[in-house]
Amino acid sequence: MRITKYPRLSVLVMLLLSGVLLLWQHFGMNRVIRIDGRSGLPMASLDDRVSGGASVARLIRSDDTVALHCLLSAAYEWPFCEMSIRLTPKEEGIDLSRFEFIRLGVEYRAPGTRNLRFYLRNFDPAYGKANDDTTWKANELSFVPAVGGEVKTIPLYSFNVAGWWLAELGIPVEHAGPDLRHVRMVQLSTSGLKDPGEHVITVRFIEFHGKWISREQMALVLVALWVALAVGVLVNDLRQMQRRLRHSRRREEDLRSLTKTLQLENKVVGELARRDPLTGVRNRAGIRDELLREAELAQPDRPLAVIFIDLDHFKQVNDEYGHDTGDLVLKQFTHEVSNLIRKEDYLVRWGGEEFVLFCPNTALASAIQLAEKIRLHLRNLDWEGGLHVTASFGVTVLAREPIGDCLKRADEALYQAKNEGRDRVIARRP
Ligand SMILES: Nc1nc2c(ncn2[C@@H]2O[C@H](COP(=O)(O)OP(=O)(O)OP(=O)(O)O)[C@@H](O)[C@H]2O)c(=O)[nH]1
Repeated sequence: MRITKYPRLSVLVMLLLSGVLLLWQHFGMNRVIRIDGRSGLPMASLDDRVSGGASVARLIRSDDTVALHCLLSAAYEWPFCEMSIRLTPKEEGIDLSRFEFIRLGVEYRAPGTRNLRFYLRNFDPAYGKANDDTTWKANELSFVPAVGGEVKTIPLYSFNVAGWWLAELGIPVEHAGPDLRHVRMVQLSTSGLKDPGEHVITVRFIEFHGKWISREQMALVLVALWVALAVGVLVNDLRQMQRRLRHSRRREEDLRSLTKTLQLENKVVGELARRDPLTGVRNRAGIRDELLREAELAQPDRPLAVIFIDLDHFKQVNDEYGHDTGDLVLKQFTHEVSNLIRKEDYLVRWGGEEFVLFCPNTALASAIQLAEKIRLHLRNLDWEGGLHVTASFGVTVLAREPIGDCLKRADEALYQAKNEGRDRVIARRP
């Protein structure tokens, strides 16, 4: 499962996993090492004869039990009998530090006090020799065995290091504490002041109980897992934020370029709406703003000339040569006229084959001259398809009047030109 994809699910799974692991650690994961008559471990007995005493210890194994029969003698100052069990031939021994408690199925029959000493002998080259078990650390516990087949349970933290061992070997203080990491031997001993007579230590079993994974280890594992998960979720959040930021930036850029395109398109569409699609010159709507502006700017010493131009007998062109030829004539007309006027003049298709020329800062006489020039140019032109095309002109200038009155006057002049035979220029003063 990818944390990056399902952060919430990961937390839920982690919660469940933690619960399961904790419960498992608490109720399961049990680890038990059992020593009994069937274990087949090497066992031995020892008595105070090694120190000059007269006690006699004997080890008797049966199917289920191991018994140390000891005839304790008062001949020696510190009489003792003991049995020892080698847990492993390996030098590193067994690590009992993670075990929690010992269950002792041990009985002790004795004439006087009934306490026994239990030793866990730990080997460490820092203070002992591998081949001399007397140098192995004597982790010691004194206890009174249960009676009547009961079992004694003792926590492992109850062990201390035997004072006599520390003193005999002159152990430095840094090695004086209990150590159960390399236990190689278990011992049960009558040691201490005991009444002479028959002492019998019967071992049914010795069990070391622990967990495969300690609570502390489990806590560490869980903390590590949670930290890893938290880091994963945080990194994921960070990445998502970066991704969203990148995405929104991209969208912003897209929107910006879209707006730009739309603005451009609007401009183009606006421009197209202001122009005549056939000839490309302005149409009425396209000249409106400029015309109003020029009308405002017009003064007696800076007049605005208006020239109405209408192609003569254009219907005949269409009828005789076809509409397409008519279109070509209209295009050629605007092309020719555009070449004859200044760039500040406006040629406008007023409708059909009728055009208006607005010439700012042009007196009536100049406007008439221009109209004449255009008229002559048109009539002498080689038209498409060898046609002969002429035009009529109505000329005036704008006085202190509404622009509509001026247009009307120019239109009337044109009407007159038509009536008087066409192919001519008629001017009207305001
Ligand atoms: N080919 C073409 N013809 C057009 C266009 N617009 C208008 N016309 C034609 O122009 C002709 C104008 O005819 P009329 O109004 O009778 O004018 P005329 O034939 O020029 O006669 P006069 O103006 O009196 O000289 C009509 O036949 C219209 O169909 C256009 O965009 N293309």
